[in-house]
Amino acid sequence: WDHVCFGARVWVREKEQLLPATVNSCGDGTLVVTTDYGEVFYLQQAEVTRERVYAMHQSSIDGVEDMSALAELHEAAIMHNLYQRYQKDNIYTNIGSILAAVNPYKQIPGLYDLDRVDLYSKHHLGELPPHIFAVANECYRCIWKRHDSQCVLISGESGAGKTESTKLLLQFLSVMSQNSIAAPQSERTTHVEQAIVQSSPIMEAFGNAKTVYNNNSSRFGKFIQLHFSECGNIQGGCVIDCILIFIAHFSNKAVY
Ligand SMILES: Nc1ncnc2c1ncn2[C@@H]1O[C@H](COP(=O)(O)OP(=O)(O)OP(=O)(O)O)[C@@H](O)[C@H]1O
Repeated sequence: WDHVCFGARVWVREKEQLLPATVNSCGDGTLVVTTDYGEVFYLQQAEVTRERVYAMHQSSIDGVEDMSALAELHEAAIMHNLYQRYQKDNIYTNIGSILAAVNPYKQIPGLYDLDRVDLYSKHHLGELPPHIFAVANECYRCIWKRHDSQCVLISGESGAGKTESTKLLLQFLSVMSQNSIAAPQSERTTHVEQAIVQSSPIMEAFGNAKTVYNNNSSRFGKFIQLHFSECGNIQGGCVIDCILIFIAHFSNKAVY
């Protein structure tokens, strides 16, 4: 009881789930808490154990850019952190060297502008807020830093934004490729980069379908390979389709 006071941010355990909540009042032997999802709980003093209600750590209250810095490592803290950031249009969050992206289902002004490409190309991973361009830049730089091929694995459920993320990676790498060419801007050709970026809508025309999860759902996975020259420009690439995603219709439900 002593660990909760008016206005405190707390975790409330309800049916094996932890819910982020705020203490509304704690007088007269009754604790009133409202969860972030609008539920109100009236708890008698005897019920308020440290197991049922406990104070939220400052890192969960403020939110963190890298979830490896979260003091509370449970699913609710992770979801809460992602949600808090998502509400502020910060759709990207690091988990160490992994990037979590929450699909905003809207255009966030300026998020993928050319000046963002430029900014992220000039900074190391971790120096700027989490972003798909930071991953793309790290990948590009590591080809030379580690003298080895690099790979980005994008995974997530249908509609999570994998295809869009892939296109953003290609867009970034295409700009880096162009900038690496020593020739003056007017003499540079963009054939390979353009072909790779423009191959996406063609692949989508063949292999996408509308499903209950996504209006533009890819029906096969893609393995995209890019070949870079020693000086950093894309010389070629290929797209290999893999994992056919099977969809069968039973009445009006889609089953995967
Ligand atoms: N970063 C983003 N910004 C804005 N909108 C996005 C972003 N990522 C995804 N979307 C939106 O979400 C839709 C679904 O995303 P996408 O097709 O990339 O999902 P997916 O994970 O590839 O799904 P599937 O596995 O079904 O192919 C896109 O058509 C786009 O409207």
